[in-house]
Amino acid sequence: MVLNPVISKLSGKLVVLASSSPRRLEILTNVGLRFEVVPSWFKETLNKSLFKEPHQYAVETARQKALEVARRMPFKHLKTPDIVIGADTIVTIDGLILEKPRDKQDAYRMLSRLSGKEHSVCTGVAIVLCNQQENEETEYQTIDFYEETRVKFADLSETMLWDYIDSGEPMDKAGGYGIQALGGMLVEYIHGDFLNVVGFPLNRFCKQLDLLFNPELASNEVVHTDVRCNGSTTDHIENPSSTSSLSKGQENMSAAGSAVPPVTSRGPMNLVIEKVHTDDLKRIIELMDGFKASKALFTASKMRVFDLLQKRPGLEGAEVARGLQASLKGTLCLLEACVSLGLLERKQGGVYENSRLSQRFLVSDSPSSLLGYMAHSDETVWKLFSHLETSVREGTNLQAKSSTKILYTPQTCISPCSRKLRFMKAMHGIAEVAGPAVITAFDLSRFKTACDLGGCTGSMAHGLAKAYPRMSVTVYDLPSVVELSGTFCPPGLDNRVSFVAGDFFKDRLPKADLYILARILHDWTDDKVHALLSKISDACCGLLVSEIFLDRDRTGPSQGLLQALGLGPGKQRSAGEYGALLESHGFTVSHIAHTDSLLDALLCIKD
Ligand SMILES: C[S@@+](CC[C@H](N)C(=O)[O-])C[C@H]1O[C@@H](n2cnc3c(N)ncnc32)[C@H](O)[C@@H]1O
Repeated sequence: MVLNPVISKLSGKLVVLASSSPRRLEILTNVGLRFEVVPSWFKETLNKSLFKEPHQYAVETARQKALEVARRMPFKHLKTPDIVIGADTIVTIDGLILEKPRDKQDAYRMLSRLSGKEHSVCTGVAIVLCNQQENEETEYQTIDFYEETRVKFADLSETMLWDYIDSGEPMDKAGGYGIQALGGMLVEYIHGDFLNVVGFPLNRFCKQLDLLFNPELASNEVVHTDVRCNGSTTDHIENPSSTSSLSKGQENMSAAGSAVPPVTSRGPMNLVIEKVHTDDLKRIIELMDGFKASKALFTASKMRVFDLLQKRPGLEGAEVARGLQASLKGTLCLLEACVSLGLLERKQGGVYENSRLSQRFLVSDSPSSLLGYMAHSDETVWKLFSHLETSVREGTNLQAKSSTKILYTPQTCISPCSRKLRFMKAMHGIAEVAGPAVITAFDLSRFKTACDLGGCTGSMAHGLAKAYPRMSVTVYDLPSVVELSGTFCPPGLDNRVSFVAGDFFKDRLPKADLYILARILHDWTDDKVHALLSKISDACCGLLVSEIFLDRDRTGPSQGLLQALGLGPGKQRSAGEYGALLESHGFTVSHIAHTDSLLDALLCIKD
């Protein structure tokens, strides 16, 4: 029996599901739809940062999956489908898109991020209608939409997490869980379509088919419907942030922000080979050009392009050039590059505005400004990395031979005040952005006193004092750093935060219930870490270590492994390696949190 008359309207048509997901297959089979399954070869590698909203990414991926199958079938399967259905499900939390986990460690990171919180599950769906023209060309019309469901996870203990991961269920599922099976036990409640979380929003799909086959029902409420045709030799893929319709034979605009290179419709083999090549080629060029993108970002930040456009949004290129006192030609090139990188937007009339990204991170007075870190990366890290080959060949650390140092020690801290301040601003920027997730990763309210060792500008300490109103925090750092820390104190300074100057290897450490070591241990060898931990273990009963934790098999995250290339004598470690170091000093690891916010955290307690 078919309840929805539209499903029966599809009988006699060649309907294809461009997905190998057994869950989608089951949902559509259960409602009596007859279809063939042709899994798409489209790789899910669209650049997420190019999409303003996560659902646009899911919709574009669904569209590319369906179009790839629609174009391939006439050549590979020697038949042209009538309808191809593509879908892509993503899980988003705090603006971050989670797809299928790469491995168990990745699944762990995803699930611990979802633990105890509400997240969104969004499925983008594309229905491609293939109309064969008299001239043998096929015209493709795409109707797409998305459905969003909110899901709340229960608090998950470490044991539950690993038991679930070890069940194998998370591996082929967006967000690392399947609500229809064991994963259902992790869910406290959902708001919205359950089947959407499983992988296909059946109800919305049927409504959409209704509108398609009964156009008189269509109203203005129809979600995001656009028409794409490939009548000419190139098929246009639009800028994903735009919702405008496309016309036949429109010029390819992929360079202006499209996430996908153009696909030509020359022939079957060309099509396949070209697709594989373009994906790989794109990735390799992206990596090769990484330094150009960084340098464009550093230069625009240093020249205060984003501050100017924050104060005066909607300037033309010439006005920006005047404001920066720079050449028109150079400014225009820089502005255009920034638009292509998603740092600026070019609005109607060719005027420029900051993007969401630059408003948040690249404007001096934003609370999450990373301008200090940008200057440090440009002036210090960039220079260090020019010696990478020597360091790799000789096995010396990058900082050993260079006069440039990232690591601040009592010896290097005699450097000029301006460099010291630049370093402190860099540390401050990251601590402001990543600190809140670290501070709130665990309930620290039982600790009444804390000491942030190497606490630099006191950013983390002020965050702690704010989050835990009964806690007093001491920031301990080198005298030359403490001397300059006043510059960074927030207005209305909390008298529960105080600064102590000293050398944590040589001097006596203050007693505190909780010690914080944020971005300290990676700078030191195991010997030095042991020396420090033995002093700390006498001074506290709890210790919070915050670092980028490497995966157990050291295959990621690349942010940590790239940082390792530039380290002084220290080394990047996994949570397990930190745990072993800590346990040898009488600490027991109680919780580990992968915050996905630059820094992970580990809380351990003294036995
Ligand atoms: C990488 S920074 C981390 C800053 C801060 N914890 C954060 O996460 O933003 C290292 C800090 O340790 C401090 N430091 C290095 N050696 C030290 C020593 N021997 N005694 C006290 N502080 C030291 C540095 O001055 C610097 O502020």
